[in-house]
Amino acid sequence: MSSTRTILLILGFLSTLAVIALIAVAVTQNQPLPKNIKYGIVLDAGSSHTNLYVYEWPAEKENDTGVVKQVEVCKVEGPGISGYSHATEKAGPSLAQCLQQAKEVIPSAQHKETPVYLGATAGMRLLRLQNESAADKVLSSVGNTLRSAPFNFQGARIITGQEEGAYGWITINYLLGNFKQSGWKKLLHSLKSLSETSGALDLGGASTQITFESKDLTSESPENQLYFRLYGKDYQVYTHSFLCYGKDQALQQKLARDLQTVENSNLFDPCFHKGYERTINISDFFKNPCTSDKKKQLPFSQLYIKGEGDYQKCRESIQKLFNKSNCPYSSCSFNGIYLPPLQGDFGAFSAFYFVMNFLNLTSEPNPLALNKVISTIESFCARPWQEVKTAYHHIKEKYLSEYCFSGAYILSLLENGYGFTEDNWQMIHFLGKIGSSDAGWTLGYMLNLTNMIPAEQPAGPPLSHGSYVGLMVLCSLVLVSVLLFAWLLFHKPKCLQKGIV
Ligand SMILES: O=c1[nH]cnc2c1ncn2[C@@H]1O[C@H](COP(=O)(O)OP(=O)(O)O)[C@@H](O)[C@H]1O
Ligand SMILES: [Ca+2]
Repeated sequence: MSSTRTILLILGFLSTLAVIALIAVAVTQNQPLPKNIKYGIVLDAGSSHTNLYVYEWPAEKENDTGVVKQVEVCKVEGPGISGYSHATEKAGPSLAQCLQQAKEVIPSAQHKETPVYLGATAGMRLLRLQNESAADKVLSSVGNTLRSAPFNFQGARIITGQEEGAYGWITINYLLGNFKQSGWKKLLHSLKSLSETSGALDLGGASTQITFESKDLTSESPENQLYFRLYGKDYQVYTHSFLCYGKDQALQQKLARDLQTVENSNLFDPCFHKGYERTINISDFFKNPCTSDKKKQLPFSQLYIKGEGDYQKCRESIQKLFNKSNCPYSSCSFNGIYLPPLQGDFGAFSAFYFVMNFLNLTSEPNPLALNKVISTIESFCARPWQEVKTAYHHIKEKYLSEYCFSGAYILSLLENGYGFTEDNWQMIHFLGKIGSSDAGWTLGYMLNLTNMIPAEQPAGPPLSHGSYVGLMVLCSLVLVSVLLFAWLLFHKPKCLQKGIV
């Protein structure tokens, strides 16, 4: 009897030891290898300025969704590259300081293999329309600078409005994790026939983009249609980019209209604060492709703008920028451009976020009601300029003076332009960053050009490292408990014998 007990005791001890060894092996064997990090650089050459982004990701996981993250952003000093049309050779050198910063962030052993891309947006689209050879020279100047950096130069080009919309949509859905939804979330979405993805609203200085998954997208307007197959799923996406409808060019358009009826060189503008004054040079004003169709001979060369601070009047004058009179499709946004019914949530970023964030109107997770948003902008516009300037002395005057106009323009674009209402307003989420990465088109552009988003779901282990180790531990514990229980049951140690009949 006692010898069987000793044998069982030894067996129990050995199996416990085996289980411990098993766990130890599982933990150490499956420890991820030391991280092998890769890097990528994208320059967003916008109409108002250029930003350089550095991204990083673990090399062995590059096809997984959600692993790429932004580790650095550098704001290039001075204007956007389209602002160098009169000194094209200076466009490239303007990027030097940010390239230096990228060199410091990325380990030097990896410089040579790090791809660098430059994408220019609406500012350069406009310059190309106005002066193609200047646009070419600017691109070749920035190309030369990037080529002489120690990185792997992959091109400097003007991206299309369609690409800008598409890559913005890919960026935010990649960062929000919408391409790898769990089974139950997918089921819930399909039961409610909701979009699994979020739409993207991007407001720049010279253009604005709207992009969203549209299940009932008809083939009425093929140029607004995109098809993607990402991680094994098909997506049908609507996109449009409105050139001249970024907030800076929208203001130029509004002024061009105001100039049609002005009687002298003084213009009273309801979109600027009372007490604010600005002088505009007329000579260059109509050279811009966004205003050239309103060209008019005027008896003065300078225009003096004087603010009135009247939100309602401002909205009325902005509204005229959206021509809703003819629509050759089943439904339109404005200017005869097709727009299918709005669907799902929207992430609104870049200037949508900068402006709404300044006005404290981005409150998440509970978006504000539209009437609260309107009343906030209305009272901000009504504040005299001196008071605004004192209250926000740390903010650049160029931005500060235009938040009233920009707020009114954003509401007009969303309500009058796209047809958002009080009911679906709360589907719009104003976001600057998702995790550590800025919302914008650059990440999506790099993911696409480095083929980091596979069309099919990559075959990988069915369990993640954590779940695998967890499962091993759980099974081992169950095994130990069963053995212990069996031993107790068959050998009834003296201390327990009384209780068992
Ligand atoms: O802090 C800010 N406050 C307000 N507006 C900002 C701020 N930072 C950037 N912006 C604005 O955001 C817009 C960015 O547009 P961008 O330069 O990307 O042009 P694009 O996308 O049309 O080519 C510009 O109108 C710029 O003035
Ligand atoms: Ca932009």
